[in-house]
Amino acid sequence: MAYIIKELFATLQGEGAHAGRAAIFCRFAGCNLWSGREEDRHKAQCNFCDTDFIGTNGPGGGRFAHADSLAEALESCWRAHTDDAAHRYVVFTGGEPLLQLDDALIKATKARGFTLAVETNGTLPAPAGLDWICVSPKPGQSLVQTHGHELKLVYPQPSLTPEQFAGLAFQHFWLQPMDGPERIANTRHAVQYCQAHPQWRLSLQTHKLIGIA
Ligand SMILES: C[S@@+](CC[C@H](N)C(=O)[O-])C[C@H]1O[C@@H](n2cnc3c(N)ncnc32)[C@H](O)[C@@H]1O
Ligand SMILES: Nc1nc2[nH]cc(C(=O)O)c2c(=O)[nH]1
Ligand code: SF4
Ligand SMILES: [Mg+2]
Repeated sequence: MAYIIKELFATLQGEGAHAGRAAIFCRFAGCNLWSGREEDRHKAQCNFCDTDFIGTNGPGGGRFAHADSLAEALESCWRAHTDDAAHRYVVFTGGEPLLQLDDALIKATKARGFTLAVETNGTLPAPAGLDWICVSPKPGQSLVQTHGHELKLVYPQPSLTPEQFAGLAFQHFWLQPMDGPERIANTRHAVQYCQAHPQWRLSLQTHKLIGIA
């Protein structure tokens, strides 16, 4: 199957338990919870998204006809920065990556030595073979992917409380302040919540703090 990729770039993972880790970000186009068009945001199921995931016009973006051609592009993006093949790391994100990420791409990227991570809204089941699953629940959706490595709740969301997720099978529980006009107040409230409920830790979007992608 073909893969529609918005952008593909080298950076550091900015969020969660792997913040600071060198990674290739593979951003799939399209999402099941928002069209991506600003005029639709008010009626979207997820309306606080900070990401442009429409089309294929980002750096390294395009339509890849085969898993191996995409895996090759990921490898060459990694090699443009380092010869270190032992630490190859790719983060599949979007948009919603689980609309497109399939066994063939998992196999092709693993064959090139990558460790595989995914950022998902949890509405679709993750395929087998991923090394790191980050689930970030969204309002009004039944959570399908109820286990993984980290649960990253954008905070606050009136209809989604941390208590709803605290008993699920994840290794790490993060509150990530919602970016937008209320970011500073949201951060203060997230800090207060983490202090009162130490199961939860604060995830900052560190790439935004230092001005990288
Ligand atoms: C753009 S999403 C793509 C992956 C997937 N669709 C998801 O929602 O998890 C990547 C991460 O950014 C988070 N995110 C999106 N908009 C945000 C915002 N305004 N403030 C903080 N985090 C945000 C999401 O919750 C998710 O953890
Ligand atoms: N540096 C960096 N780290 C990230 N972690 C999750 C991101 C995402 O958009 O999925 C993201 C992103 O867009 N950039
Ligand atoms: S589910 Fe993820 S990609 Fe889709 S609109 Fe929400 S934050 Fe953005
Ligand atoms: Mg992002």
